[in-house]
Amino acid sequence: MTLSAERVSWRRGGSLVVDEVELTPQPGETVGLLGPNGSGKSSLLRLLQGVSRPDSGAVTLDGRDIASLRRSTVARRIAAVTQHAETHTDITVYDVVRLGRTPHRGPWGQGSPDDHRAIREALERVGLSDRADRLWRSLSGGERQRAHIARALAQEPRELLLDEPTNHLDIKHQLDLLHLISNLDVTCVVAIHDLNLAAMFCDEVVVLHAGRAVAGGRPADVLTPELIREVYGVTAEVTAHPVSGRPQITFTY
Ligand SMILES: Nc1ncnc2c1ncn2[C@@H]1O[C@H](COP(=O)(O)OP(=O)(O)OP(=O)(O)O)[C@@H](O)[C@H]1O
Repeated sequence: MTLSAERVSWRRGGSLVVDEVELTPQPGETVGLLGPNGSGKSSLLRLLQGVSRPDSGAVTLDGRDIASLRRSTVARRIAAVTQHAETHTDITVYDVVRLGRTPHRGPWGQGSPDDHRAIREALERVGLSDRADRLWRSLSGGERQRAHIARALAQEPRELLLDEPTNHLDIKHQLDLLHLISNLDVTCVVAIHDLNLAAMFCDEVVVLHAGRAVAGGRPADVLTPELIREVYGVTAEVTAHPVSGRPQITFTY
């Protein structure tokens, strides 16, 4: 079992921004959260992370309402990389990634022998091992993004929530990152704008439109020209990739 949204609705500033959304990933699966600007992707991720509560419906972790679980239990299970994750202080990259170990620390804040290994592995996975001792503020935008992802990986979560993680990344790092997360034995929900990347790497996609989940399923079944026109208002052609068979989308304007 894993993390699920069960008919969750949430009002923000008087508007219904998440409207009876159902999201039930299989354990270990990567689910892409798609939809235009303002369609509710980040809001749904906040509910899944348990930092905000839905007005109706429930987010469950292994079948139990996340609202009834201890904050520390949730923190050990779910890691999140949000869109505007910032780190202002003058600390090293290693220390930023070490923050991911906080939920695993003992009652007096002592680290475990696993901490160093988890931090090193996380840095290695995002290709930042050689930046470990650099000051955070000396990193480029893409390197900071990867350091935030390393922090989430160092947490060794079973559920990973990512809000547009490929922002700021060059094409190789976009591909590397999505390949990495889709191969982790972790349930991932990733908000992403690039439909082609979603089609390449996600097991399932859910499309949000004005707060509602209007489609969900395998990318090949969901990402049709009709759906793309209806949701994004653009004309697209969808073909199958000659090798992978996954959908490839081209746009006309
Ligand atoms: N703090 C807030 N107070 C009121 N309304 C908000 C707040 N944050 C977001 N909203 C509104 O909620 C709706 C959904 O926003 P959300 O950020 O979840 O969309 P999104 O799909 O992640 O968008 P984007 O692709 O632009 O990042 C939008 O209409 C937005 O204006």
